[in-house]
Amino acid sequence: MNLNYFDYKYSFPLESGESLPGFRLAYTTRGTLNSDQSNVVWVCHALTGNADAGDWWGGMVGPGKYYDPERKFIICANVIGSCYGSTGPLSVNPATGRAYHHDFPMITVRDMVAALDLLRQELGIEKIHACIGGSVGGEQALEWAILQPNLIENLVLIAASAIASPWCIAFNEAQRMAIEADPTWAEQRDDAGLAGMKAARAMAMISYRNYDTYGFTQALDNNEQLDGFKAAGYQRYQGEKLADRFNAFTYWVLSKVMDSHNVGRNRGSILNALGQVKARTLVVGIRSDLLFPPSEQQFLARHIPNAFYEEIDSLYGHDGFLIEFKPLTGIIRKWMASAASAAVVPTANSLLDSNQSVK
Ligand SMILES: CC(=O)SCCNC(=O)CCNC(=O)[C@H](O)C(C)(C)COP(=O)(O)OP(=O)(O)OC[C@H]1O[C@@H](n2cnc3c(N)ncnc32)[C@H](O)[C@@H]1OP(=O)(O)O
Ligand SMILES: N[C@@H](CCO)C(=O)O
Repeated sequence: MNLNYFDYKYSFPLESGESLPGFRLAYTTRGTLNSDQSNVVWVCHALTGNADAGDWWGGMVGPGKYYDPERKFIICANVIGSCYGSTGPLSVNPATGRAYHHDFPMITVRDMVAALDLLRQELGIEKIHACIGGSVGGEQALEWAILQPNLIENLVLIAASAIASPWCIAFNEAQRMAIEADPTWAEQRDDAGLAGMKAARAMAMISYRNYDTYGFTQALDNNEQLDGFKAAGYQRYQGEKLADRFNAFTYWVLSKVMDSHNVGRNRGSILNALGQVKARTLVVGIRSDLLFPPSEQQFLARHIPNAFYEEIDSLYGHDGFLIEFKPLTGIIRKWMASAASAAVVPTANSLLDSNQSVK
């Protein structure tokens, strides 16, 4: 695996109307690029992921895995706004000589993709054989396929959506309220709001998992227990675990990225935007996903022109995309092996279909 940095040294306009005075992207590559560039796999990471797909997606990327560097040239970049080597709120703002902290501008999935595309151009890559992502990673892959319809040949969207649901935004706002409630949040230091972020992550875990996940993994120790429940310890542990590798500013900015996701923005409608995708598309839903429920992926599959829909079971809900390597590999392998077959999409209508306000 090679870890590299791409420095873009020009003003980078953002959807919000603000701009960044340039940016850095940390990215990794695995394998060797073919002479005809036919083996490019671009992996887009989710909320708290990093550029090393072989680390956080080890069951999908690596020697002997479906995305094997022996055959594929696999790229993954840490998105702008994050904290794993790319420009984000803890980076130094050249205008002040201090970290951006609260002043980091609002960014969107489209901004992330615009930055990824500048990296692609820098690398001289003219086509992407497969672009894949789960959750916010899937949103990036989808935006890219809309922004550049001839770039991506095969698009794999897992546990992703066309637009952030009010439910998802509500979860994120509750988490930001937890950060705001931390008295250190107003301070100009890298660890400001960290206790709030721990609480935020604990809230988020409830949306990433579900009733059964907790029931199976955090069952009571005995019938006599009054306190000290495993589920409570787990919530606290997950907050601590994230605090060891993340910060509240980045968490805040990326949760806002999730909220603003809407492929229909400035494109007339969501259906119009999805209709622009030319890539052969596989959409995968996770039956137990509470945060991005399968109805959202079914909606994508119904309205992306050449899309195929599959669903997997997982004890882990939304986080299943980070864990269920075997079914994901099986589905992707089968779909890639099939010729460009006729689109098979579910017929049931979802809330999104009937909600005219989002079309
Ligand atoms: C630099 C980096 O680390 S890059 C970041 C890598 N992560 C990403 O890219 C983001 C995506 N990854 C994730 O979100 C997660 O890692 C997932 C979803 C893949 C897996 O989640 P995990 O938290 O590892 O799994 P799970 O929910 O089973 O929790 C297991 C952990 O909780 C601990 N735990 C379980 N039950 C309890 C409990 N009752 N009380 C306290 N701790 C508990 C386990 O000991 C284990 O700890 P460990 O992670 O230190 O080994
Ligand atoms: N567990 C995932 C959830 C968001 O998809 C993450 O931390 O990135």
